[in-house]
Amino acid sequence: MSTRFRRLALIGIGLIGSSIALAARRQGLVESIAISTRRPETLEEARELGLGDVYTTDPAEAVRGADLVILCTPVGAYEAVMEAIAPALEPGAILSDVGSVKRHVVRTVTPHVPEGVHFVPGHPLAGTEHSGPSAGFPELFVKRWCVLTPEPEVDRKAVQRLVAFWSAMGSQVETMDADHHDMVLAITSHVPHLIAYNIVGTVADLEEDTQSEVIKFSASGFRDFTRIAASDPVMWRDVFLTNRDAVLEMLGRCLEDLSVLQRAVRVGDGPGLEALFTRTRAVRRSIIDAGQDSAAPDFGRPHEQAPAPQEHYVREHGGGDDA
Ligand SMILES: NC(=O)c1ccc[n+]([C@@H]2O[C@H](COP(=O)([O-])OP(=O)(O)OC[C@H]3O[C@@H](n4cnc5c(N)ncnc54)[C@H](O)[C@@H]3O)[C@@H](O)[C@H]2O)c1
Ligand SMILES: O=C(O)C(=O)C[C@]1(C(=O)O)C=C[C@@H](O)C=C1
Repeated sequence: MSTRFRRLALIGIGLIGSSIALAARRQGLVESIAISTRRPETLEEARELGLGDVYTTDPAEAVRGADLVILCTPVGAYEAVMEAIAPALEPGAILSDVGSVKRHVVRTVTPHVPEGVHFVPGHPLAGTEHSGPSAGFPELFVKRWCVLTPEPEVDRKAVQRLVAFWSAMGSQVETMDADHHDMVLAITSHVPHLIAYNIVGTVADLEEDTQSEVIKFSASGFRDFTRIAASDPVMWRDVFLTNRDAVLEMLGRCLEDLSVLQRAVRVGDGPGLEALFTRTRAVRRSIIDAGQDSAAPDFGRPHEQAPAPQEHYVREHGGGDDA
């Protein structure tokens, strides 16, 4: 099985698309990269950064001749993108994506997938609060999970090729059902973002209402929330519009638990508060021990902060031309 692709087409070239371009190139996983994005200015930025070989605002042109196509736009753009590219997809090509929600993606994309094209949805659990082509860096996926959610009938060889592709970029890959993905990510990623957007919004309103200087004197706990709340507004709008049920279910659980905490504070339940905080500290420690904390709060300057290039991943996971 070859892990090298002849032509990779990236539709959308922001943080995730540009990181894939840089990582795939560095690991020798692709012969050429075609990049398509909607706005000519973004395309020009990608060209200046040297992210690809072919640049076009026409997504159909980008996917022509591509044996791997990855949608890297906000999820809300998928329908329009699929309408544009479906007639130009090559038989035998693998079509994938990086969207943060998966059931909606399966529902939206599948009806457009031509016979003979293998659709393997994906989601790298790696990111930062930055966006655009210059935000990417090749180490983004190293030691991070990448979840694939192929439907049961999808060709296993195509799934394996995509597993090899992400592994070669440093990811640990797991396949799971799209609904399960959405439920897990609702609580580990989507609701935390909603809470961050909420707390930062509340503080901003408070400052406006009271003319006080709460933001100026904000301690580092609040600053950590502002990093998350600086994440791309369009991307996150689409996440909440397309994973509504799972987010509402998990948010309900959080609100119940928050009421319990509210009561503990009101009645001065010291042991109760201490017991919870002891448990949550242990969670943080177990995440760090498992090596899943590479996106530290200051990941904003990736080239200074990120780990060194991981050439050994190619050797370990089988990158390069082994056709
Ligand atoms: N940012 C993260 O932390 C993160 C992590 C994992 C997955 N994701 C997912 O990856 C995808 C991209 O996120 P990102 O962070 O790279 O966003 P980004 O804003 O950095 O980049 C999005 C790109 O898509 C382009 N685009 C938008 N609409 C388009 C359209 N209609 N046609 C063509 N191009 C279009 C934009 O111009 C931009 O180049 C999203 O679906 C998101 O859910 C994001
Ligand atoms: O580190 C961050 O900035 C992120 O928010 C990354 C993060 C996450 O919630 O962990 C955000 C959205 C994705 O779909 C995957 C990863």
